[in-house]
Amino acid sequence: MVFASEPAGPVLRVGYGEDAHRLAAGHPLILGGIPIPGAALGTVAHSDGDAVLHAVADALLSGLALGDIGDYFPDTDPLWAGLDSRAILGRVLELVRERGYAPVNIALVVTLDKPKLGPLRAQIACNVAALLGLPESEVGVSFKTSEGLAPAHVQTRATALLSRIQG
Ligand SMILES: Nc1ccn([C@@H]2O[C@H](COP(=O)(O)O)[C@@H](O)[C@H]2O)c(=O)n1
Ligand SMILES: C[C@@]1(CO)OP(=O)(O)OP(=O)(O)OC[C@H]1O
Repeated sequence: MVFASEPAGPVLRVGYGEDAHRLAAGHPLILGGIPIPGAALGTVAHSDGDAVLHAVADALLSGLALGDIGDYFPDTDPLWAGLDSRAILGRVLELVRERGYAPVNIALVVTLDKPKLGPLRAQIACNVAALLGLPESEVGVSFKTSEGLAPAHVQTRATALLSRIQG
């Protein structure tokens, strides 16, 4: 069948992002925009070190081959020191929408030895979903320990499905 105008790109695109930060005492631990209570160690980072939001932002960018957050918020620029990572995700979402796409669902894995994050799963999922304009049911969050191999380290991985905005 021949269409009058060809679609601008694939209807669905998948993206993948990762982030890792060293953990140290005296730093806050913020994941998915939620300050984690009772964390003895927090992220050492140029920004607020929210490894969940960094991985989600990179997953969205990679789905559209738009580089990574370091291209937009270089860690060499003092302007971004202490940056609230919700602002990073907000800008990335704008870039995605400007190109005619929107996130459909996110799958996240956080590897962290302590503290246990299970009790915060719904809060983290709900907050990430809200930042992306998605229902909570579209953000899946898994937690893993490193089995003691990396006690001063947080690692996050995220996949994102993007869909072309209709109309
Ligand atoms: N920071 C974490 C890490 C893991 N969990 C939960 O513990 C369970 C076992 O994890 P393993 O890595 O030992 O397989 C699993 O159900 C995780 O959800 C957690 O709550 N917080
Ligand atoms: C967010 C930025 C910029 O403040 O710095 P960090 O907080 O160090 O985070 P990282 O995921 O290592 O790299 C992205 C940087 O652009």
